[in-house]
Amino acid sequence: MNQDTYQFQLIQDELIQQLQSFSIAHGQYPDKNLNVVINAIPLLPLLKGQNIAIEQDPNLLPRIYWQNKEQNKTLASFGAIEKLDHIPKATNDEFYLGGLAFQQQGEQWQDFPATLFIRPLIVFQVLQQTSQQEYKVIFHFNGRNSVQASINTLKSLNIPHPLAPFTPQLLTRQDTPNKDQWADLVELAIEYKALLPKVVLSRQTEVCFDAPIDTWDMMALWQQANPNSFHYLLQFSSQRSFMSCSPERLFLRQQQQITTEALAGTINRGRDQREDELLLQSLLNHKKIDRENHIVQEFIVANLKQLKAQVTCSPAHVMQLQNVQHLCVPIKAQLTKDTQDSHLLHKLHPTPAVGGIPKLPALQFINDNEPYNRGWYAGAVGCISEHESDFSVAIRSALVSENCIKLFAGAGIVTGSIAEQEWQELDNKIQTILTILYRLY
Ligand SMILES: C=C(O[C@H]1C=CC=C(C(=O)O)[C@@H]1O)C(=O)O
Ligand SMILES: [Mg+2]
Repeated sequence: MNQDTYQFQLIQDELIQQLQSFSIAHGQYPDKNLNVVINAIPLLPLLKGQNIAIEQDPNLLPRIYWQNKEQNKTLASFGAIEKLDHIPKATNDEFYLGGLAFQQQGEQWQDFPATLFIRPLIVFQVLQQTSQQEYKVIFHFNGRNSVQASINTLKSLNIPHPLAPFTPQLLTRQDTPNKDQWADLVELAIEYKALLPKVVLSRQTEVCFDAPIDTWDMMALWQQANPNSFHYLLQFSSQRSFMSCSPERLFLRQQQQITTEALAGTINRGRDQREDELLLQSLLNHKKIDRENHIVQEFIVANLKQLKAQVTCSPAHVMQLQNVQHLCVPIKAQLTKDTQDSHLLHKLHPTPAVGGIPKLPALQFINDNEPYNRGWYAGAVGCISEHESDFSVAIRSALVSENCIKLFAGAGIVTGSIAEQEWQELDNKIQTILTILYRLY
């Protein structure tokens, strides 16, 4: 037995003992969680380690990885004790992970319905993000799931599996819409500009390879190339996974305090520092980009005010990512006591950073004219607990199944948009992940 296997089995044994003592104190069906502090365990390798185990024990599904933008919350979860088709309100030690599709109408993606939240069975979470040395394991109980079932699932966990470079060879690429269809779509949106001052149009780029894709390896590489973003991966069945490295926050709620942002307006990165600085300045002083962003800011502020929140905006700044930079206006709000996450999600999602304005006609335009189904791309993905909830806008995202990956990118169309430039913007937005998939690094 090698050292890693030995270490992992020690952790497993310790956790089983703790679960057994917990059931002596609280019965076979506890109604509160068990928290255990353990030594560091690498989360993506732990998730990857279950690739084979899920075939034998489907209770290990869903597998979810979640890291917030500040990287002070990182977790891996296995299994579910509840699956909900509505937005939950958490009390006590309840915790939910999940999300909403881009919009409720239209055909749904398999495994990714209009709304899906789960309360996980087992969560491994980094405890002290600064040192990365201590982790905690949370076993969730709701009075209906047994300690024995948690022990069984824990026993079926395999040891963490080392991450590997991305090796599959690219076979095909297909853009939907293609470049000509895109030009027609943008032209149509511009014809409608009196009715639709802004609509975000998007594209699906499917790339297929000669071998199956390991999503955990892919997440590790994408995450590395794209820090300062959310990183998440949700797998509800062994057939497909949805993943994202999104720079955009829908909202963070801490008690009744909200942190959000208007993130829209894009320019590429410069080849050197001087060009980068010039591009950054032009992002801050560009009429069309300001229009794109301002519509989002106005929408968020107006909708928070409808919930009777007190809202303040900070001056715009530039968010720099590996291949693009965005205009960002930070927004804070104080909510009334009775505002719930479901109210926030219904009011804010989808913002005109991914939908448009006015909201419903823009969504209708997208539904009627985009030649593919967005599903969870541009949806809202996050976690809910009593005192804190955090949601990301699921852009810079991908749907992975077997040998193929669907990548998504959108661009806000306003007066002054030019189809050719917006097509280039789509390419820039998927450049980070394409560089990894095409092995150009
Ligand atoms: C819709 C996307 O980006 C949004 C967020 C930032 C900048 C955007 C833009 O400049 O068009 C988009 O509104 C996407 O990446 O798929
Ligand atoms: Mg744009």
